[in-house]
Formats: sequence, C-alpha cells, structure tokens
Amino acid sequence: MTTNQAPLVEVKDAARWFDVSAPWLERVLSGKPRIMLRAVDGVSFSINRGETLALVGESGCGKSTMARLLVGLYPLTRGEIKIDGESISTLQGPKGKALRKRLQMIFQDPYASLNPRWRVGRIIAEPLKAHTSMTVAEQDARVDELLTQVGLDPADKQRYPHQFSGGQRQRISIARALAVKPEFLVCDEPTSALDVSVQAQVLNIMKDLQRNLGLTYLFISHNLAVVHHVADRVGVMYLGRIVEIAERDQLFENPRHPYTKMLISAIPDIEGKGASRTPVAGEVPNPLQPPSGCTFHPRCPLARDLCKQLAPTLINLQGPGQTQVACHAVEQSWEYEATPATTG
Ligand SMILES: Nc1ncnc2c1ncn2[C@@H]1O[C@H](COP(=O)(O)OP(=O)(O)OP(=O)(O)O)[C@@H](O)[C@H]1O
Repeated sequence: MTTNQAPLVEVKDAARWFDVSAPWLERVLSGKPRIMLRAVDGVSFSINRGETLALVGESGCGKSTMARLLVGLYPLTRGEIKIDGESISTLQGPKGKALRKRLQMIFQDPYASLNPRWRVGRIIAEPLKAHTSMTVAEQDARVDELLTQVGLDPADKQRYPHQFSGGQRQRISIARALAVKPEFLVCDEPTSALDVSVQAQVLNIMKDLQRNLGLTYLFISHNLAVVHHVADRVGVMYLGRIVEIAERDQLFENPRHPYTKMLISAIPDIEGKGASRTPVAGEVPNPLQPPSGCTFHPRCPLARDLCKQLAPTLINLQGPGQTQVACHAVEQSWEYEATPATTG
C-alpha cells in the first residue's frame, strides 16, 4: 500500500562500520593496521506510511545491522535516518523519548527476548510502565486488549513464556511491541525460528495488525517465499549495499540484477508459479576483503572488465514500479533512464 504523503522512514547513505582490529597494544607492537568491517556501507531507501519494505539477501549482507540502525541500537558511522522528518540521532537524548515510542523491534527468537521469570501480563505491561502514565488498572485493560489483538486469551497474562508454543511466544512479543502504539515496526526474521505451518499464521496476524492499526514495517528475511507473502517493496542487499529495490511483483516477475535473479531462481515455488530451482552459486566473499569494483563480480555470469574496476551506483530503470538497480550490465542496456537514483 502506498500513499501520497511524505515517507515515514527516510534512510540516506547509511553506513555502519565495525572496528574489528586487534587490541590497541597488539597493533602498536606488531604494526598491524586498523581494520574496519563495512557491515552497511551507503544504503538509501524510504518507506511510505502503511507500507512493508522487505530487505533480503544471504547471511552476512548487513540486514540485521540495518535493522538495528533504524531503531537506534547502533549509531551510524555515516549518513542519516529520519522517522517522520525527525533524525534518529536524537533517540539517545532526552528529546528522544517520544520518538522511541514510535519505533519498536521484533526479534527472531521470541523466547530469548521474553523474560522467562515474568508472567506474560508483566512482560506486555513493561513498556506501558516505562512510556506512559497509565494506572495499573488501565495497564491491565490494555494488556487484555493487546492479547486479544494478537489472537490470544486475556487469561494468558497469568502464564509464563515457557507455557506457550513458539508461534504464541512470537504473538506475545508482537503484543509487547504494540503496547505503546508505535507507527513503525522493524521485524528481524520474525518467523524464521518457527515451524513452517506456524509461520503463515504469525505473518497473517502481522498483516491484519498492519491494516487495522496503519503500521509501517521494515521486514528482514533471508526467505524469499516469506517476503513474497508480506512485502509491498523489496530491497536486495549484497555485502552491505542495496543492489536492487523494486515493487514486489516487479522484483519477483522481472528481476534485473544478476544477484536478484540468482536468489529468485533458487526459490522452490512461489504460490504455485513453479519457478525452477537452481541453487545459489558461489559464496558471499569475506567482508573484510571485499572484491574490487562491483563486489558481486566474482559470482556474476555477466561480469566484464568494468565490473572488476568500478562499483556501480543505483540507477532508475524505465517502466513502471520505479525499479532501481546497481549493475553495469543493466546500465549499459536500453532500459536505463540516465538518472542516478536519489533514494533507494
Ligand atoms: N557487532 C559486530 N561486530 C563486528 N562485526 C559485526 C557485528 N555485527 C555484525 N557484524 C558483521 O557485519 C556483517 C553483516 O552482519 P549482519 O548480521 O548485519 O548480516 P545479516 O544479513 O543480518 O546476516 P544474518 O542473516 O546471518 O544475521 C557480517 O559480516 C557480520 O559478521
């Protein structure tokens, strides 16, 4: 779903580098240089209100780091992230409290993120205590409402997390995330730890909540079948950068970047369309020694000399859907619109 309003989330040239150097003394004695791992390196995109943008890519491409940047769990090394026009650099300061309420995160492992010694009612009420001036009775009523919204019974508030199944625990995490009425949810592989049969139930609840509450989602997943089920737009990440971003149907039916094509051809079957199954070829390179030029070139069937020398930037493609792709081979074809992408 898209609207005419300004995007809720705007990410411009975001980067997060991790210092993975040897300890200072060892470096001084051995003369080893400082080493930075560029987990996210120059990512731009926006998310409209009520929309789900999914980020996909193989393990280690920087999806979780991007998720954490968006909720302020990591500071930016470079770039800017704005939520409703407000920079998230204010999150840590006293002015950040109001903004913090508007963003929540759901993690992969609901058990690890729920305190096993607390009853569910206390777990869900915790953010209400921290962020609102509700009375205990008001908090209790809100907990009942939240449990009902995620398809659980208000009586479940008396129970402990271990008394629930994995899918029910993730519903509890969602109820807790929704307690303070956020607008933007960052969901990092929210169903990856669940059985396939339960995944669809949790995804459908998330979609219903989005529709009913007008939520905006950033959805992280390595599973393209899941992404196909939930996303409005999809960004494909490779070694810390977005290589293609497009509306969901455009991306799945007409992928442009060779890496996107490789990922899609590895999906067993999307909603009965019977896509052929070709395993993803090669491995993601060591991020500490990324290949020169386009970092995908060692795995790319279309790679040419230019790709080894020069990193491509995102460009807008002609046609519907505002697809943006970073690839020299696509850039040199007729479909290129000759305008560098401003976001995405
Ligand atoms: N705190 C950290 N310190 C050093 N390196 C890190 C840190 N967090 C992530 N990395 C590295 O950054 C890169 C991106 O990691 P990230 O977890 O964001 O990728 P991902 O796409 O979410 O992968 P996965 O699905 O396996 O979690 C990886 O090479 C990872 O080893």
